[in-house]
Amino acid sequence: MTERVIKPVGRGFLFLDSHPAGCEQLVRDLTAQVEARTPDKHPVALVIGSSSGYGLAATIAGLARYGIDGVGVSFEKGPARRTATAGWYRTAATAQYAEQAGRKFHFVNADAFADTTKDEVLDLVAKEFGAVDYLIYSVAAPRRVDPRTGTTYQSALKTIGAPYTTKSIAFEDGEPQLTEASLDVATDEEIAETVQVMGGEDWTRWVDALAERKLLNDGFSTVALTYIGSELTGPIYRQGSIGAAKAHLEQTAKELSERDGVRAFTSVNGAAVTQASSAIPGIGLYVSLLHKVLGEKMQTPIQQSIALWDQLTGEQTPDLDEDGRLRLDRWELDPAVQAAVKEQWDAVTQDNIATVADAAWFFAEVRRLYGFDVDGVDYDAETEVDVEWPTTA
Ligand SMILES: NC(=O)c1ccc[n+]([C@@H]2O[C@H](COP(=O)([O-])OP(=O)(O)OC[C@H]3O[C@@H](n4cnc5c(N)ncnc54)[C@H](O)[C@@H]3O)[C@@H](O)[C@H]2O)c1
Repeated sequence: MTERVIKPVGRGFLFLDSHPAGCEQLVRDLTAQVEARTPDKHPVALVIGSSSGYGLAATIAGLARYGIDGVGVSFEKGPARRTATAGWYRTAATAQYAEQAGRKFHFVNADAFADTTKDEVLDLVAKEFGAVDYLIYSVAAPRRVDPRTGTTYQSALKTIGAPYTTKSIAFEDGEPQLTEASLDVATDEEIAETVQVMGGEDWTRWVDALAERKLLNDGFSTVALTYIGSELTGPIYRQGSIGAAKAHLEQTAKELSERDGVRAFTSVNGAAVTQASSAIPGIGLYVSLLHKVLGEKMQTPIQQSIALWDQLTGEQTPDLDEDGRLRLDRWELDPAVQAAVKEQWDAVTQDNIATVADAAWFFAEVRRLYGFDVDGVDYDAETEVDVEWPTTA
């Protein structure tokens, strides 16, 4: 047991330590935002990427609204010389919530891309639940080792066709700085590797593994998260190497849907501040402007995840576009919202960035990813950092 006072130390948007009490409070705040339904039965769900961002929100919304049982998979580091990762602490808090709510939800800390992880998780599913109703795939990873070939693929954040320079946001002593970030053109090899990491191959392998072991319940549905975004971020995201991976993921949904007994979608979610998105040049500035334009109308990951579950369970009619994708991002791509964001994007300078963009909100959101800046937490108090990974008896 080690109690310490934890302060945010790090560079850029990366912090070396996370705050356990802050992470726990954040999970409590998320659960409090979900209004419960009374389902006839408790669906069984697998959530891949359950410790953070959209996967965490989907896990909490599923638990709190529909009383799901199941398994969450993520890849986090436990406490050592530094604290554990924030996702480790958030998982511990989510497990505590699930237990208090009377749900049977297990958490596995392992590489989702590995066949050994799939075996372990599916053994658990077979033993505990017999089969699954839902698979939510919300992984964001910089690399993937294909266990069948041993090849390591690296994902690239590069453009396709021509280089691109974007406005971007950074912070110096907490003060926003308007910067520029230049993105190089991805080679064909780099595009192919990005597709290997963030495209649909591993999602397919999860569905294959479940089907081979006859672990799919009737009406099985699976969703993988995708992003479209604004024309302001288009050259970096949707038309870039990561966009090629998203196109592959969306194609994979179509292929999976053709199988008997599988309903597969991608869900287009809106921009959110997460560990994955804050690493993408330009996205921080874009999100800061979006929040300035939308304020409280910006749909949070938990609000979108409630909508996702309502649409998956049939409580609401699925909001599908002409490509069969679930659209949870309509608020973001509303033409009036985009026009307002573009106007501010063009107008932002070093002198006005603090007022034209919601820079202070964005800075605090990044800190909250690590459990800092959370209301109701005493940051001068010692907090227990040796939190164990949750095990379910
Ligand atoms: N953040 C956004 O603005 C945004 C918008 C739309 C869609 N999305 C999509 O949502 C999905 C999740 O992204 P996020 O922003 O929530 O990311 P995130 O960084 O908050 O979460 C990523 C999750 O993946 C897990 N993970 C990473 N590598 C893993 C591995 N090898 N094995 C098991 N788990 C692993 C992490 O532990 C974490 O739980 C992605 O597909 C992303 O493109 C994000």
